[in-house]
Amino acid sequence: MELQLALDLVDIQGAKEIVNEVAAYVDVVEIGTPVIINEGLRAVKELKAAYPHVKVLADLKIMDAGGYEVMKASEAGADIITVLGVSDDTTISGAVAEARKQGTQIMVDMINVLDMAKRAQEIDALGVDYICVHSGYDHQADGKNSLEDLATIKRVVKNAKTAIAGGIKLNTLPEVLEAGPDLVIVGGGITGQENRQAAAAEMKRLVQAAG
Ligand SMILES: O=C(CO)[C@H](O)[C@H](O)COP(=O)(O)O
Repeated sequence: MELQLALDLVDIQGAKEIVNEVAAYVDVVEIGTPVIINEGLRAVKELKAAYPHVKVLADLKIMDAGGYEVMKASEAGADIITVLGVSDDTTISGAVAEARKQGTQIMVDMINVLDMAKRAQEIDALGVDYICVHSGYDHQADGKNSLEDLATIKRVVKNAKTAIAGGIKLNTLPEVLEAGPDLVIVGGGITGQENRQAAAAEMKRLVQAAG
């Protein structure tokens, strides 16, 4: 099981400062959608240049033009790029084909997918690398989490790795780990803590202990 740090509410300098503190405890660093909206793919490029050994995920949440956008993110240095599960199969297939060419990986974000079991099965057959259940900020505000969705996709996904994101904190991490995802994604549960290094270290310890 692996731990991904999501950086959403920072600029490039702020992102670098957090990675300096916690790089030893995370397996993947996500450049979040708001950062890419504010700073462009330059944020991915600068982070990868500063930390060449860190695996970087570009959270583009691609909805169209999968091949082209994956090409641009891969050229900027992203190792993993996100595509939305609600997008058309041709968008996801185009993203996968381009990622194979570039030597990068595709994570499909299942935010707002209505029939989770059916869509996860379809997307798994398209050859993506990760399928991620996700309670976005707006859903979190309504008190939702994705544990049930994780159980659903784990029943039907045969090839892709499974991931979970959305509002995970130290106190909720144990029940998330019990559900057995391959990758746990944490933003505010690390970046919003007074002692970010201690939070990341403890989360990494729990994730490693879970297997
Ligand atoms: O993609 C995102 C929001 O759309 C976030 O990166 C994801 O939800 C993880 O952050 P947090 O743990 O703060 O919810």
